Amino acid sequence: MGLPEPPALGASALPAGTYAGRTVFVTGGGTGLGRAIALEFARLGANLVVASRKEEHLAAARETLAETGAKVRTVSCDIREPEQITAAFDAAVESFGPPDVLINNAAANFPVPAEEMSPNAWRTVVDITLNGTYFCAREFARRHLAAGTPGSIVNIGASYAWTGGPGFAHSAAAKAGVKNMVETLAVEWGPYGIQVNGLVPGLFPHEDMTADIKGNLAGTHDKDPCQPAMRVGRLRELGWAATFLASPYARFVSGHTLVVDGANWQRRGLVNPPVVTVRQQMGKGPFVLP
Ligand SMILES: CCCCC/C=C/C(=O)SCCNC(=O)CCNC(=O)[C@H](O)C(C)(C)COP(=O)(O)OP(=O)(O)OC[C@H]1O[C@@H](n2cnc3c(N)ncnc32)[C@H](O)[C@@H]1OP(=O)(O)O
Ligand SMILES: NC(=O)C1=CN([C@@H]2O[C@H](COP(=O)(O)OP(=O)(O)OC[C@H]3O[C@@H](n4cnc5c(N)ncnc54)[C@H](OP(=O)(O)O)[C@@H]3O)[C@@H](O)[C@H]2O)C=CC1
Repeated sequence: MGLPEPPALGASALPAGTYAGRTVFVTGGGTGLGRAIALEFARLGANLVVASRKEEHLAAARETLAETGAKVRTVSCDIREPEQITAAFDAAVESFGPPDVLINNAAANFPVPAEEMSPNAWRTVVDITLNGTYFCAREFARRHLAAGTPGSIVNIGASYAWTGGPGFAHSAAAKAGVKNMVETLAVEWGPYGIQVNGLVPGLFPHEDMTADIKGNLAGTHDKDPCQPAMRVGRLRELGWAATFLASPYARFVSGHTLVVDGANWQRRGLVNPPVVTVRQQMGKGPFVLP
């Protein structure tokens, strides 16, 4: 049986218009989970700003969000570059005024055995996932602190922040940093009215997933007997969690990371299946020095 299916797409736990007149800035909001999150804010009346590198992804955001009638601004931005983030926030202000909510969703990832990872591969993933997340939070907070206005930040994480992630050493380390940052920034910026939380998706397959990550999930499917929930996540479930965390109804929730994964990361057994090395999982032979 597993955990029941959620209400249909289009339903909402929050009152209609909860975000009317509010602006939500979503990094990586043109694909996958970021787009699903942006969509739920749009349904609740928010103006959306979507920032990422590729025009095709920004176009997808405009197309999806336009269907809700929301006002949308897309901005080309590489979150590794602080000056591009400043310019993206300037563009947001020009269109709608200062963003009230920041969804730090953009990240980078690919599976690779740690011993094979190049220094630049490590740097690239950490730079986008950890440094980029901090740079966006910093830009958002400095503007609010200077103006004396409240705001809400939601950082998207991953459960291997707690457990480690074999095959994903770069991303797991970066996400551990992201989770830790939530706890620090919530305390530093709470006195100024800025709420900082984390949101961790479990398994949420989607059509925009990169081929190598999809390949890693080859054994999963809609009704997944390997998950305690006996199913994977539905994108709207993550969107609803994000809209709650950033809403007036969660103002006293700060410094918290909410895991939306049907308890998958808690799964433990006294006896585990045989170890399959990351190299074996990826069909690679023994490591040899180049
Ligand atoms: C299964 C559970 C997963 C749970 C958590 C899930 C997390 C996510 O899904 S995060 C979102 C995933 N989506 C993306 O990563 C989309 C954005 N990704 C990208 O743009 C690229 O994949 C990027 C991360 C590589 C960044 O692009 P770019 O800045 O253009 O970087 P380069 O192409 O120049 O590569 C830099 C460096 O990394 C090496 N590299 C790239 N891909 C791989 C790979 N598949 N395996 C090993 N190494 C890779 C590349 O070779 C470069 O290193 P050097 O050659 O040493 O210069
Ligand atoms: N899908 C899942 O099951 C899980 C996802 N997550 C997390 O959820 C979030 C979204 O993942 P998902 O939707 O699956 O991934 P996607 O690959 O679909 O999305 C990643 C987004 O980040 C943007 N991005 C990447 N690099 C940069 C950059 N340097 N500057 C600006 N934007 C960038 C991309 O846009 P562009 O290419 O246009 O720059 C893209 O829209 C991530 O934080 C991920 O770690 C965590 C656990 C599981």
